[in-house]
Amino acid sequence: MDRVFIEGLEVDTVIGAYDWERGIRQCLRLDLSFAWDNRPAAAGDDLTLALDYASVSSRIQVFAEQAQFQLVETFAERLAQELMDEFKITWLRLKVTKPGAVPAASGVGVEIERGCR
Ligand SMILES: Nc1nc2c(c(=O)[nH]1)N=C([C@H](O)[C@@H](O)CO)CN2
Repeated sequence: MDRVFIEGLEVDTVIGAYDWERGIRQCLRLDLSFAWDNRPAAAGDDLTLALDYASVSSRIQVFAEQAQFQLVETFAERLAQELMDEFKITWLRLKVTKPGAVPAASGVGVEIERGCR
């Protein structure tokens, strides 16, 4: 199956389990890959048949603006469900990195796969 991907998408959101994190916004870095049959879009050179990575990125930004989760696990799970429902995506891989969370690490977070390829 073909893929469409979005790498290094940075979003601001309320995220964190500690009290000091509930009143601030922090950056998350997202890497996503989606199963998508790219042949129809390519055959017609037609964006309406493609999984539009710009539209998906905009939807993710709106989701992050409104989200207020404690765990990156919850952020990842809810976002995955939203994207699969809205864009009719059958499979995705989503990596959520919280860059500043562990100072000695360049990033920590979670990676999930949902759906069937
Ligand atoms: N598996 C997780 N571990 C931790 C999380 C998390 O979301 N998932 N969150 C925190 C704190 O919010 C931390 O990021 C603050 O720096 C700790 N561990």
